[in-house]
Order: sequence, then C-alpha cells, then structure tokens
Amino acid sequence: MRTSICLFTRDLRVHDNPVLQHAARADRVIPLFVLDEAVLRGPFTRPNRTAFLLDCLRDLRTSLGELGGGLVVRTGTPATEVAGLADEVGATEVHVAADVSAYAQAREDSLREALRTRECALHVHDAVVTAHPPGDLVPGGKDHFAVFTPYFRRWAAAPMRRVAAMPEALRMPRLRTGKLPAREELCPGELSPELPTGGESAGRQLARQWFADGIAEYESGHDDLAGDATSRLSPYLHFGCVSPVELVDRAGNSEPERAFVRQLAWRDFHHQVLAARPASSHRDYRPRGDRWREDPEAFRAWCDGRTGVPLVDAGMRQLAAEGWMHNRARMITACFLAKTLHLDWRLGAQHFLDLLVDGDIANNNMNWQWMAGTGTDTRPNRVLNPVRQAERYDPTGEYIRRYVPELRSLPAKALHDPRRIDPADLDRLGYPAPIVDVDAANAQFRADRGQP
Ligand SMILES: Cc1cc2nc3c(=O)[nH]c(=O)nc-3n(C[C@H](O)[C@H](O)[C@H](O)COP(=O)(O)OP(=O)(O)OC[C@H]3O[C@@H](n4cnc5c(N)ncnc54)[C@H](O)[C@@H]3O)c2cc1C
Repeated sequence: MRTSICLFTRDLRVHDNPVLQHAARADRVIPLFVLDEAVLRGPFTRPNRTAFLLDCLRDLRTSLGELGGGLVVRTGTPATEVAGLADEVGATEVHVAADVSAYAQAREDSLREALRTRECALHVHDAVVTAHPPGDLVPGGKDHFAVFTPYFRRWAAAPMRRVAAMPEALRMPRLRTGKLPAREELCPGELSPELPTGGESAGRQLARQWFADGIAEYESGHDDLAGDATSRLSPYLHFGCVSPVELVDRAGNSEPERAFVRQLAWRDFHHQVLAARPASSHRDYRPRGDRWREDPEAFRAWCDGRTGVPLVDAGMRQLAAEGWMHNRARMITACFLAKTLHLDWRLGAQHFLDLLVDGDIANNNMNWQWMAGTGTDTRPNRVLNPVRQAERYDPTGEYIRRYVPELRSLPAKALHDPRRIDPADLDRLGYPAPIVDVDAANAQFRADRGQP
C-alpha cells in the first residue's frame, strides 16, 4: 500500500494544487502543515500574517475534511516532523511545493537529507507558488532575467502548465490531527483593525467578484489611490489560497485582463530574481555606494505616518489600519524613505514586513530595492515627488482625507502640497510640519548618485 505525505507550505488550497493532486494518487494520503518553530521565532512572524495564516489553515482543514481527509498540524522543525510522521504511517513519498527564499531552499535540503535513509522519496513540484517556475525562463548564458520587459516577453510566450484537477476524494488513515493554536499563542501583539479574512474560500470568492465586476476598470483605475480599484488578491496569492496559474488561465484577452496578468508576471519576475540571488533579500542587488543616514526620529515619523507630507502619511496609516497598502502608495512611501529621507531601504522593508498581510520576501524586498534604486530598475535614480504624485493619483484628496482625518477640512491643493498649509492651521489640526525639505532632499539624492 502506497502512503504519501502532502506537506503544505504556502500553497494553502485544494484547487489547482499539483502537490495535493500528486500526493492524492497514493492509496492513502496525509495532508500535513508544520508550524515551523524557526519561522515562528524569527523576524518574519508577525500578528497580521499569523492571524491570516490561521484562517487559511482552518479553512483548509474544512475543505480537506469535505474531501474525506483532514489536516494534520504539528509544531516543530519540518524535516523532523515529516520524518517522524513518515515512520509512524510508513509513508514512501512526500510531496511539497518548490519555493524560492534561502530559508525555503534550506528547508527542502534538510527534508531531502532526513528522507534519504528512509526509502521515502521527496517530490518537489514546480509552478505552485508562481505561474512559471523560477529558472525555467532564462536569457542565454545567465541564471535569471535582470530586466522585466524581456522577461515578460518570454513569460507571456511560454506554455503554462494545465490547471490541476482537485482530487475527488482523499483516503487518510486514522491519525491525531492536532489542534490549531490560538493566534496569541503563536504571536502576541496587536492586529491591524481592518485585516481581511484569510483562506481559500475567501480568496476564491474575492477572485470570482474581481473577474465578474472589478477587472474591467483595472487598466484605467489601478493607480487611482482613492478608487481602490485593484484586486486585493495579494495576501491570498502570498499564502497560496488562490493559484497564480488559475488566475492567468481565467483571464481573457481584453486590455484590462492583459494588464492584470502583466502584474502577476511581476510577481514571478521578483521570485526568479530572489531564487537566483537569495542574498538580495538583504544585500543590495546592484550596490550604488549609498551612504544611508541614521535618523531614528525621521524613521519613527515615517512609520507613524507623521512626516508632515500628507500623501506619505496616508499610505503609512493605511498600512497600519489594514495591513495592506495600495501599490502606488507603497511606491511613494518607499521612495520617500530611501530617496528623500536617505534612510536605508532595509529599515523600510522590515517595517512593511512587520505589518503587511501579503508581506513576502521576494515581492517586498525586491520592490524595495527597485524603489531605492539598488535593484532591477533600469532608471535607478528616478525620484517620485510626493506633491506631483498626489496631484496626479489623488486629485481630489479623497485618499488623503480617508487616512489622515485631521486634514479632512482642507482643500485638495493644501493636501497635495503641505507648504500651502498655514502653520497656524497645522497647530490647530494637530498635524506636523514637513520633517524634510522634499525638493532639496531629492536634489541631494540625485547629486549623491552623480546625477545633475
Ligand atoms: C515597496 C513595495 C513593497 C511591496 N511589498 C509587497 C509584498 O510584500 N507582497 C506583495 O505581494 N506585493 C508587494 N508589493 C507589490 C504590490 O504593491 C502588491 O502586490 C499590490 O499592491 C497588491 O495589491 P493587489 O493584490 O490589489 O494588486 P493587483 O494590482 O490587483 O495585482 C495583482 C497581483 O499581481 C501581483 N503584483 C502586482 N504588482 C506587483 C509588483 N510590483 N511586484 C510583484 N507583484 C505584483 C500581486 O501578487 C498582486 O496581488 C510591493 C510593492 C512595493 C512598491
């Protein structure tokens, strides 16, 4: 009798999951999730993502139960837990998704090592976390694409794997499944008040709504900060509650659908950079000789949304309230930290990871490097001016008013450019004056980078 273990990592779904599909071909399958103690103790575990993860696991347990199985939950080191379970049930195969971070690659190595002496095969499945496997699309003689546009051309032309069928039924031996801990046990601390509900059911519902009545406005509206016209699927993609392959498969050929698919390709792009250069999660991908300032007060003001630059503060407060921020606001706030305040991008990236429910080493840290001009941007010294960005992407000031309520009574012109706000009004409203002269600081950044 063939017994397999389906080790879930960040592929927390029963639909289009090649890991589950293959594991379920055995006579008996044990779906397993290991609460990894090293991750739980590390800097990546934060209340917002832990709460979302637990929603995902509850939902997955229900879905697997409906298929006749269940979800076994263990706490410990994945390799030790998997090997122990393999011994307990006599498993001869373990299935897991390939992933890109240095940590995920080390986890795969230790799994392989633990199973080597046990006559238990490890099957690592590609195109589960991303639509195209990192490393599949490479330019001649190189191990990854460093520029998005040629990557996207290859990505769009390459055949994608078929959507995997969900198993009709699971046959699972009787086993102690283990209790799911409460969120506070895993990660105490405050949650963002407007956190979305995690799980495949919520993710699929959101995707259905998005394709039915959201996507049509995507191309024209994705940068409109107040319009909030993006899919908000990022946390569900991060935890694998929805499948990138299924989203691409479902999208048609209209302009907005193509624009959406292009964004999904950005996700794959950053994953293939990180897979090839795991150290770029913390080391400059392209060092530029920057000498970042140390200024804890300015950093605190940025984190708290009290820089005195309304659009930057609106973005940072959206992050605190929702554990999510609009992409345009992520770009503006990140650029402001690195190129206006001249603070190290790693500080900003860690603060984002502390709060983002979609916080993801590949997408977060590679986008931070892009914005700091140490990454894959072909125009690394470009600077986003928050006044012009506000005029363009929040013309009525609605986004700023939503997240910086003390400025609600001010006209759009003043919200866009805080130099137009009377200092007496700032005092009355309890809002700080700008902590930096934006134009002078941006000019200094360009000069430091050797740009006229
Ligand atoms: C400084 C900075 C940090 C970021 N940190 C993260 C992060 O930790 N996790 C994360 O998922 N995204 C991150 N992004 C990318 C992007 O901002 C979010 O993916 C997007 O805002 C999520 O909202 P959405 O699902 O509504 O996106 P949509 O516009 O609906 O896009 C659909 C999907 O495409 C992918 N996508 C879109 N834009 C990007 C991009 N620039 N890079 C990679 N993938 C993209 C996401 O998976 C997203 O869910 C970051 C961007 C910046 C500038």
